[in-house]
Amino acid sequence: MTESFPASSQPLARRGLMFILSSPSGAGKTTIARKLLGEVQGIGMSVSVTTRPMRPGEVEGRDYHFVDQPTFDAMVENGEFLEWAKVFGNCYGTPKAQIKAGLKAGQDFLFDIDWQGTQQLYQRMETDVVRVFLLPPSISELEHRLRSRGTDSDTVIAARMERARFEISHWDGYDYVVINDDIASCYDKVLTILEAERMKRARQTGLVDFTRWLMQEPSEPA
Ligand SMILES: Nc1ncnc2c1ncn2[C@@H]1O[C@H](COP(=O)(O)OP(=O)(O)OP(=O)(O)O)[C@@H](O)[C@H]1O
Ligand SMILES: Nc1nc2c(ncn2[C@@H]2O[C@H](COP(=O)(O)O)[C@@H](O)[C@H]2O)c(=O)[nH]1
Repeated sequence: MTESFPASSQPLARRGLMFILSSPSGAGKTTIARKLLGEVQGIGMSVSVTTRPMRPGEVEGRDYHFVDQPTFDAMVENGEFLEWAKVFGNCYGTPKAQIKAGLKAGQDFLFDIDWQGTQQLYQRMETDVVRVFLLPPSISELEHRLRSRGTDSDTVIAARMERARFEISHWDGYDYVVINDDIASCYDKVLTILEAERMKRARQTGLVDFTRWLMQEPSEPA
C-alpha cells in the first residue's frame, strides 16, 4: 500500500480569486450573487462602501457599508479602496482591507461592481480577476425587472435604463458573457465558470508539492 499524500484528505492549497459579476442595473447580478453565496463554500462577498441611501430590505454590512460623502472622500484620500467609481450620482468603492490577505489564504471574493470598477481591478490585479457580464434577454425585460423589483422611482428607473445601453456597450471587456433569461440556467452557467476558474493551474499552489510527491512515489511491484 502506498502512503497517501498528507493533503489528500482536504483540497490542495489554492490562491483565491476575485469573481466579478457585472451587468446593467436590473439584469440580475444581485440575484445570482445571493444564490452563489448561499450555496457555494469558500466564497464571500466583497461588501462595497457607498454614499447611496439604503433601500428597504438592505442591511448595513451585508449589502453595503453606507457612509456619507465626507467619509467616502476621506477613505479615497487615505487610499482605502482597491477601486472606486461614481454611478448614478453616488460613490461606490471596494475596500482594500481583507481582500489581499483573503486571496493569499485561498478565500474567493464575489464583486458586484460596474465596468469602471472592473477595469480598475483588472489593471491592478489581472491574474486574480475573473470578469463575468450578465445580459438581460431584451431591453423591455430589463425595464420590466426594474419595475417589478419595486425599489426605485420612475426617475431612477429612467436613469438606469438610459445607462443600460452604455453598460452593455462594454460587454467585450469581460472574460465571460451570460444571458440571464432563466435564473436557474444562468446560475448553473455562472457556477460552471467559477468551478473551472478555481481549477486553473496557476491558482492551485498546492500542485507543486503534490506533483513532486506523485513523481517520487515508487511503483507497486507487478
Ligand atoms: N432571470 C430572471 N427572470 C426574471 N426575473 C429576474 C431574473 N433575474 C433577476 N430577476 C429579478 O429582476 C429584478 C432585478 O434583479 P437584481 O436586483 O438581481 O438586479 P441587479 O443587476 O443586481 O440590479 P442593480 O444593479 O440595480 O443592483 C429582481 O426583482 C429579480 O428578482
Ligand atoms: N465600481 C464600483 N461599482 C459598484 C460598487 N458597488 C456597486 N457598484 C455598482 O453600482 C451600480 C448600482 O448599484 P446599486 O446597488 O445602487 O443598484 C451597480 O452597477 C453596481 O454593480 C463598487 O464598489 N465599485
